[in-house]
Amino acid sequence: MANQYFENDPELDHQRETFDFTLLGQSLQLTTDRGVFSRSRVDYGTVVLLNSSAALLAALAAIKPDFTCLDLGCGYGPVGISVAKAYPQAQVTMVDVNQRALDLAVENARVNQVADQVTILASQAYTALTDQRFDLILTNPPVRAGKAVVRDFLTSGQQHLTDQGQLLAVLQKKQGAPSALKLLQEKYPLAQVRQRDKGYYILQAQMSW
Ligand SMILES: C[S@@+](CC[C@H](N)C(=O)[O-])C[C@H]1O[C@@H](n2cnc3c(N)ncnc32)[C@H](O)[C@@H]1O
Repeated sequence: MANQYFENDPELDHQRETFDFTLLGQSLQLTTDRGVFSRSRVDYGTVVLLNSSAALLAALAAIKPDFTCLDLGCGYGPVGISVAKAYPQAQVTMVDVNQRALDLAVENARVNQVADQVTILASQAYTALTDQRFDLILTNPPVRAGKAVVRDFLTSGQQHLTDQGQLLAVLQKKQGAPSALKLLQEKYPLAQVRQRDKGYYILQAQMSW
């Protein structure tokens, strides 16, 4: 069976590609490889997630320039690196289970000159983050890793948000966005669909206003 993008396989051949992509108004140079998610271009869901987060990020930076952001399941880094580049005072943590993706994220952070602003860690969902809390958690969750992993990504955010922190997740309708919304509504006092775009839902959850 073909390797999944969330599996570690150091034996997998390399096929590196480098492309330019603009996210959050920042022109980025991104290198990808075989064995990582969406290696030919930045995933459309990721683009929708970042576009939908733009106003929230700007509002957050206006009141707290040194806000903290978690890129959960960072892959080669388009989310965390664009947030760090757009907001030079923000502190961004990026986690993933795929070591090849993490290595690319380190390289991409360096090439895009945000290495000092980002912390990149191997972590199964939130496990390496113990008691850390974030003003914003952004995630394009690994649907192919199964419902239990997606559920953990969405629900365990509760323990990792600051008082007014928010979690934003992108999911397609056909990948269970409506049931993910119900789950968020059970677990968080506030949860809603922030945006819909071509079958992609941006789900937003927070513990308090
Ligand atoms: C849909 S991809 C998104 C990647 C990247 N954020 C992007 O937008 O291109 C989901 C990522 O979650 C990672 N992942 C899978 N299971 C995980 C887990 N249990 N904990 C942390 N990351 C995981 C995968 O390796 C993959 O990089």
